[in-house]
Amino acid sequence: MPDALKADGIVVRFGGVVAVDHVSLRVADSEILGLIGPNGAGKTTLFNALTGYVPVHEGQISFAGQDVTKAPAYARTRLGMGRTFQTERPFEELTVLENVLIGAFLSEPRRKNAEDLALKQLEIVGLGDRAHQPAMDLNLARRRRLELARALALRPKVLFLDEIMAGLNPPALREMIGLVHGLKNSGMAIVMVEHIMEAIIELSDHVIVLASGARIAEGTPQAVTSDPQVIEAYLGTE
Ligand SMILES: Nc1ncnc2c1ncn2[C@@H]1O[C@H](COP(=O)(O)OP(=O)(O)OP(=O)(O)O)[C@@H](O)[C@H]1O
Repeated sequence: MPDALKADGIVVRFGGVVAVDHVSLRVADSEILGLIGPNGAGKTTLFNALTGYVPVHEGQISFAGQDVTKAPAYARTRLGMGRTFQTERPFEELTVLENVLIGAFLSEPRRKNAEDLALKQLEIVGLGDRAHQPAMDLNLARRRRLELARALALRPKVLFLDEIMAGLNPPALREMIGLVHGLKNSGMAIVMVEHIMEAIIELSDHVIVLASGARIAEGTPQAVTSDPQVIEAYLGTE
């Protein structure tokens, strides 16, 4: 199966700081790639580089066989790269449905079709019965699911999840893990930045470990979590 997303030799610098240092990765359909690493390792920067939110200084990114290295974020979104953001701040004055409609209109310009698409995504994430509530009434776990529904309304081929499990209590975490698992089974390629190891271990087919911008390990979740270099990278920062 061809890679849905392929990045080679990605370098991102902020002044003198090399935030991402020659990192390469691949993810195919129905596959989850986990990105882990201690604070400041470069995960968010790599994520932003892949999705077009920060420019890359070196390297190449291709999506479904097309070079998108220089494409702006909105163009990547239109091509099928959907992402969540770390913020749990939806448009609070809007309803839950209206929040998802913002994404849905990008793939379905007609209001009726966009609304059907948005409602379908809300059903998928378990917020169907809250469609007409103000988004500000949602608790953290539901805000996370709303964020996921917004990204899904773009009908992504590759879905980028930015710490979507952070701060969830155990039942909400189990639910979110189940949801992401379902998306993978439906054929989506997923790239996931996550600190919650339970989620990484259960969901990832492949894990890349970053430290100081560079890839220090990669492999199955079991292999990387028992790698002494990885253990040291984590313990060394605490
Ligand atoms: N906009 C920026 N300007 C300058 N330096 C930045 C910027 N964004 C990130 N950095 C630096 O780049 C490095 C990587 O940061 P990044 O946020 O990507 O790490 P991270 O692995 O996502 O960390 P965390 O787990 O804490 O979110 C850090 O040294 C950080 O200080």
